Amino acid sequence: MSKLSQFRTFGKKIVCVGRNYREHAAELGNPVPSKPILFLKPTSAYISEGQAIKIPQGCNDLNHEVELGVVIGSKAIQVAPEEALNYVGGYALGLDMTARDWQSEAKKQGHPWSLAKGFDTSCPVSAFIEKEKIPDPNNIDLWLKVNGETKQAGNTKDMIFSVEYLVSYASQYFTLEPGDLLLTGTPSGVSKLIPGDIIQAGLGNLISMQFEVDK
Ligand SMILES: O=C(O)/C=C/C(=O)CC(=O)C(=O)O
Ligand SMILES: [Mg+2]
Repeated sequence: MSKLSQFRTFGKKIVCVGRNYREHAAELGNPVPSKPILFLKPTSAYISEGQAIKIPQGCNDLNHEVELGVVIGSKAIQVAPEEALNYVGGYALGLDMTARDWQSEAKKQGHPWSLAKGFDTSCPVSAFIEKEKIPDPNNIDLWLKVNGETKQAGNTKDMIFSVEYLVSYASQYFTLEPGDLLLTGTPSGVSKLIPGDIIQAGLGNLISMQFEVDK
């Protein structure tokens, strides 16, 4: 299967989880949540390797957030945590690109994060990863480098809410459909990007990907 057709197997809605790692919540001065914080990105946010990340016009603080992506394999409506992994079809590595200045302003005003999180190119993703390749999604290393310098290095064992819990929780409110992507939150180390930066990110030694920030 080509990279493109693999990519198309999960081109549907993007459900994102925020503040799912204590250290990331702390680095942005946020309290640890008592339940998952969910937000959505539109499908127009997807890009795959070979496409550039665009800094949206007027954004002065574009940040990277490396995240484990869970690809839904079958329709999930109000599933229990114990059943949730049965609805997972595979995984992907994703970047939750964030216009941090816009998000900070939206937070101050009590406005939604849609522009800060959902602009075009705000969801770079890897190729599809078969489910069997990640036997325990709650214990896998995540890393991200900018121009060769490590910025983020975490492990999903430090997530506040597990993959099972997140799939179950999201399915209480949104019907999860085959091809949907659930981004599970980012570890600490987010930082500002500038035009021409090269981002490399990976899941342990399993998969890596590279994206350039448009010049
Ligand atoms: O509340 C904030 O200041 C920022 C939260 C996020 O951007 C949440 C995430 O997307 C995440 O934790 O991955
Ligand atoms: Mg995020």
